Amino acid sequence: MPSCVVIFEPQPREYFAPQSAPARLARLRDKVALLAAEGVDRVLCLAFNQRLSKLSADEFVETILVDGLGVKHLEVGDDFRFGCDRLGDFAFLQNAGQRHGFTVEAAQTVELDGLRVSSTQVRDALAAADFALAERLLGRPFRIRGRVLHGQKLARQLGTPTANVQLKRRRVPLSGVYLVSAQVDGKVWPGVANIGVRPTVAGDGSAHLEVHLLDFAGDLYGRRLTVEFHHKLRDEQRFASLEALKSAIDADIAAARAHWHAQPLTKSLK
Ligand SMILES: Cc1cc2nc3c(=O)[nH]c(=O)nc-3n(C[C@H](O)[C@H](O)[C@H](O)COP(=O)(O)O)c2cc1C
Ligand SMILES: Nc1ncnc2c1ncn2[C@@H]1O[C@H](COP(=O)(O)OP(=O)(O)O)[C@@H](O)[C@H]1O
Repeated sequence: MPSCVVIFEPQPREYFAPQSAPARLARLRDKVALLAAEGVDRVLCLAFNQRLSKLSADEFVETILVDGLGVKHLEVGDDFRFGCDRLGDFAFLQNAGQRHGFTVEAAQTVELDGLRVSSTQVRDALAAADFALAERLLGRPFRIRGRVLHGQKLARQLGTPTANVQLKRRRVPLSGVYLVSAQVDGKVWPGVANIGVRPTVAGDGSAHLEVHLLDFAGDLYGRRLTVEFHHKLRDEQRFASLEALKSAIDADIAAARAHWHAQPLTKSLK
């Protein structure tokens, strides 16, 4: 029997309360690739819209699980709530399973050192710049992938070209200046990155990821960059002038050079 993971896009919290919804840890395409690598046969991505949000728990089970998927066995968190006004719960699903002929089982909680592994834990680890813990919780290093877009062409004046990685309008779980490594076209480069709203140059308030690769020269526009975070250098700051920003970036690059000189990049990205 093929396995199928059912996900929502956007996530219900993003639909109901976009301002307070938590930051995403992965893009949809990364999520699908990670599930495929775990041996999942199919992913059903349901568009979470007004119509879906109005389905009753019964309608959800009948139209999506029974008629749509022909579910035989359902694995779900025991605290999962679904259907209009969150009226469907684990007991409801067990009951529906008896009526429609499928079995229901609670997914086991995965723990690490007594800690429940969850997206919230990963976000907390990232916010605390504990990348080793984030990696243990995720089972892989935390990475952000995206295409290199054209920016405001300011960085060249600042003396530091920075590849502007497309985040679309994603909310990101990190903010500040970091030591990073970045993979492009199968090669890994040590670098330094700023992720945030760039208060000094007053952008539109949306998050940007700007990566400067040490010892790289060339054109990256349109290429896909995979950025891996290693260590936080400082918080993002609002500087009084572009000169002050330039000195801070120069100091960040010096710190990054010292770090990568002491600890050369050996581990290549998968
Ligand atoms: C290492 C590094 C640190 C940065 N730190 C800050 C910062 O603290 N505050 C800020 O407003 N912008 C910071 N920036 C972002 C710059 O404002 C941004 O790279 C610059 O605006 C260039 O934009 P552009 O590529 O769109 O031309 C930093 C950039 C880098 C590469
Ligand atoms: N060492 C480097 N690190 C990052 N980008 C570089 C580097 N060397 C050249 N580039 C190129 O410079 C571009 C960034 O220059 P920048 O002046 O910041 O322009 P933009 O405002 O369009 O981002 C990158 O997208 C890439 O094509």
